[in-house]
Amino acid sequence: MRIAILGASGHGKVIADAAEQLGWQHVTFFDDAWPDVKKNGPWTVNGKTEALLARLSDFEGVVVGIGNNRIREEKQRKLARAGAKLVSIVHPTATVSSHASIGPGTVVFANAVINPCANVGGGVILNTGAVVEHDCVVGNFVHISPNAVLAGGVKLGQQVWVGACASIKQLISVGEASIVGMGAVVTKDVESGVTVVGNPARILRQ
Ligand SMILES: CC(=O)SCCNC(=O)CCNC(=O)[C@H](O)C(C)(C)COP(=O)(O)OP(=O)(O)OC[C@H]1O[C@@H](n2cnc3c(N)ncnc32)[C@H](O)[C@@H]1OP(=O)(O)O
Repeated sequence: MRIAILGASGHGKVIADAAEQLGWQHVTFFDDAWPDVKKNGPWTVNGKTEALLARLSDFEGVVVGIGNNRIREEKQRKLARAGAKLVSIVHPTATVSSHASIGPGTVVFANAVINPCANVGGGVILNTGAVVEHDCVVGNFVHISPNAVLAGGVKLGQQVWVGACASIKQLISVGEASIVGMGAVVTKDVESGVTVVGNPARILRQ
């Protein structure tokens, strides 16, 4: 089983490591910085996006390993249009309820939890130890950073970035492309396109 990861980043390394633990035998990276970047840790980088597009039939699985939500969406949509077999990667120590759903291209790292009736979109990063409680709705191309917690019924619009160790109170909504800073405690709804930080979370910038 061969998997291609687009994005020779630190984030890509964590996807590669999880993929190997799941039994993917051959991990190949692609990155637009090739040929300047030819290695990503122990893995080889074989070309740019266009090289991957030309070789899609070589891979039983493809994932975008780019942390930036907007660029990850752009690349995943391009690959999907070209017929890539987008897969999700769920680390063996993560817990995903059989009553939850996750979309294509989503990655769920070690010790993360997705509880029942949560609906997680495609191209999402659920980073190490993050918790998505029951009945949450997580939009496409969101990044939930390590150890962040969404309490029950939280709704995140697409491309939201939740920083490490942030907590969001139950039933709160965070609008599209907003950023919740690391360590923030979100107690009220957050509109789209803003950055909030602190405890309780306040707007840092529009
Ligand atoms: C595996 C991984 O690594 S996954 C990645 C995990 N990374 C994260 O979770 C990081 C999330 N990012 C953050 O929290 C960032 O600090 C952001 C996005 C909130 C703000 O970043 P920037 O826009 O670059 O803000 P900047 O660093 O210029 O700080 C502006 C002010 O806000 C303060 N500030 C920044 N972040 C925070 C925060 N999380 N909580 C409280 N205050 C903060 C700064 O101290 C600074 O205050 P000052 O003006 O009084 O000096």
